[in-house]
Amino acid sequence: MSDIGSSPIDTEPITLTRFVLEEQRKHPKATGDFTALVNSIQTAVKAVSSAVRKAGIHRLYGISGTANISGDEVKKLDVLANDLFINMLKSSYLTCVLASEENENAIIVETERQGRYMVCFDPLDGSSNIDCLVSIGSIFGVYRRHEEGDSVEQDILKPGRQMVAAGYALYGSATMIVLTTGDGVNGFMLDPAIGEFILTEKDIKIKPRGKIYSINEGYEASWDEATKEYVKSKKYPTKGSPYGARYIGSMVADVHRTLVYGGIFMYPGTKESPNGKLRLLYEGNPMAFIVEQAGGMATTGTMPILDITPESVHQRIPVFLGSKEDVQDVIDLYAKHKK
Ligand SMILES: O=P(O)(O)OC[C@H]1O[C@](O)(COP(=O)(O)O)[C@@H](O)[C@@H]1O
Ligand SMILES: [Mg+2]
Ligand SMILES: [Mg+2]
Repeated sequence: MSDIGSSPIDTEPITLTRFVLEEQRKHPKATGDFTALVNSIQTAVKAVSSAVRKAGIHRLYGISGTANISGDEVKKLDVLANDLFINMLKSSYLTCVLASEENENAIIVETERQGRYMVCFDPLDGSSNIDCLVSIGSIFGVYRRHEEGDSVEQDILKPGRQMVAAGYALYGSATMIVLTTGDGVNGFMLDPAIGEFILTEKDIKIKPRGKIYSINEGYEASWDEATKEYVKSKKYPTKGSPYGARYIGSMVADVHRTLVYGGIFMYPGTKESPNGKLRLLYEGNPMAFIVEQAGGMATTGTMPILDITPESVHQRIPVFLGSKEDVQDVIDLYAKHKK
């Protein structure tokens, strides 16, 4: 006998747009601008997702490098993702300053298209994983421009604590947007059949302690003493069993796993690069906001990432983030080694 009609189909899926709209309606002064801004980010993510899915398939037909088989120019995926983000954000008429990993200077939106939001983004994160078909992502942090600094460009150099929203898109076995607007963290999975992001992970909370550490161990020889001691304590614990090790090399994928399974993700400073590799504005800050909102912690080892006042658009910072107790262990070791 057919079951049609009796299955518990959710006839009222909560789309990302509806979710943000309903959140915004709680604020009496909301104008609808923020909802529209999230919509333009969603569109950029959908377009990048579609390009990412095609990128692997294109290799089947020998389309690679800068020209395809017809001789047409093919944009590199990170360049394409950057163009898509810039285009969608500018044409929303809601942004005034943009900072992208791919642009040397902050981008000032033309006066006639300016709005009051500022967005920092990494259009394609984990780009070294593109060619081997491993998960990659996009990261974004949103600020509202209140006062005017010395220059519009300088206004984007705000501590992460002032962000009004942050999120990432993960192009994994499915495409998912994880978003915070400062009131918890929620995950929305893209249903390709209808082209909508649907709320699937409500109020994501990170475990207080995990069982996984994540770091590029190839650089161990140049780590500082605190990081060396921390990783050693997880591999060779004096009691209990060792932590598992996982490292994908795409920050979005490594952070997403940390959010879902718990544990710690680390990119410390090294002797050669005392501030590590990751960028404050569009990698460290948005991820720190999300992790804190999920009940975790994000530190440089000596201070919360969100409290840093940025000095430049592409500033780097050491990153330790994840389960509260795991991150606290790192902070304690930094304090011990400083003495
Ligand atoms: O290869 P490494 O040194 O471990 O670096 C990995 C890190 O570099 C990054 O790929 C940098 O991001 P981009 O791909 O946006 O440059 C992070 O996603 C990742 O955490
Ligand atoms: Mg990146
Ligand atoms: Mg990038």
